[in-house]
Amino acid sequence: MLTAHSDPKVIVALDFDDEAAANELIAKLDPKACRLKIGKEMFTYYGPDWVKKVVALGFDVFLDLKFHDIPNTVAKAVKAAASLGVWMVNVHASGGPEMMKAAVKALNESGENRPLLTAVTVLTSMDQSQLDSVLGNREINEQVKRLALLTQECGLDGIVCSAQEAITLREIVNEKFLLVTPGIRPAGSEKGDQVRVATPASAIQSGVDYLVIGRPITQALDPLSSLKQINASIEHLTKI
Ligand SMILES: O=C(O)c1cc(=O)[nH]c(=O)n1[C@@H]1O[C@H](COP(=O)(O)O)[C@@H](O)[C@H]1O
Repeated sequence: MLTAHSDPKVIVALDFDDEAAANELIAKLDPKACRLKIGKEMFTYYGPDWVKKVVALGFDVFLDLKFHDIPNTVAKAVKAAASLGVWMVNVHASGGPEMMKAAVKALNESGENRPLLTAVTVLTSMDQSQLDSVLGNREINEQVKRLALLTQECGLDGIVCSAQEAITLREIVNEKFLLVTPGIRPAGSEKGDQVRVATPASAIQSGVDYLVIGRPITQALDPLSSLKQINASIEHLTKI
């Protein structure tokens, strides 16, 4: 039996180039045990109709297209995303306050089943030297804090950040402001291109709301068992 409760913390990142492989995994999963994330790769291959099919199976779907464009374009894009019935959509916080406010306004006008809106702060694949090459001398924690506060001021529901920043962020954002963290690696698993990583348990202990986990589950020999182990490792730490 899967560890299952009404507010699953794990969001499984479906990063596949093959619809059949993704569907095979989804068929093994239970909406009570995990949420699902559909990102740029699968959306580009399989499109909105496939997203709607996954939503129709009863899963909360995070449509991770990380919009980053002028306010008018992003407002229309999040409205389009909301029409698919997804649970969460995201933008890049570095698109700025006008872009984020336009996205919030568009979603507020999109009706009752408004998806949650989060903003990516600093990608979990970036280390200090990569950030320096983009922004010059700005410390990662400072940049994440700055974008977190900006995102909150603009009225979004939360941010995407690394769990390594969560303790500091929890001290400065509202209690209900969501912290969604990719870069989650159970002990012993490959980091791949992720740099700012944390284990599922340490992320939850740091005050994270949702864990985005792709390869440690999708590339495991037994994905279901991997998800089960992760859920078991955090079950005692979460409010059910
Ligand atoms: O917005 C995201 O979901 C995201 C933001 C970020 O900073 N880092 C990050 O890895 N992601 C996504 O989270 C997933 C992580 O996958 P794994 O590294 O395989 O666990 C990928 O689908 C990324 O696109």
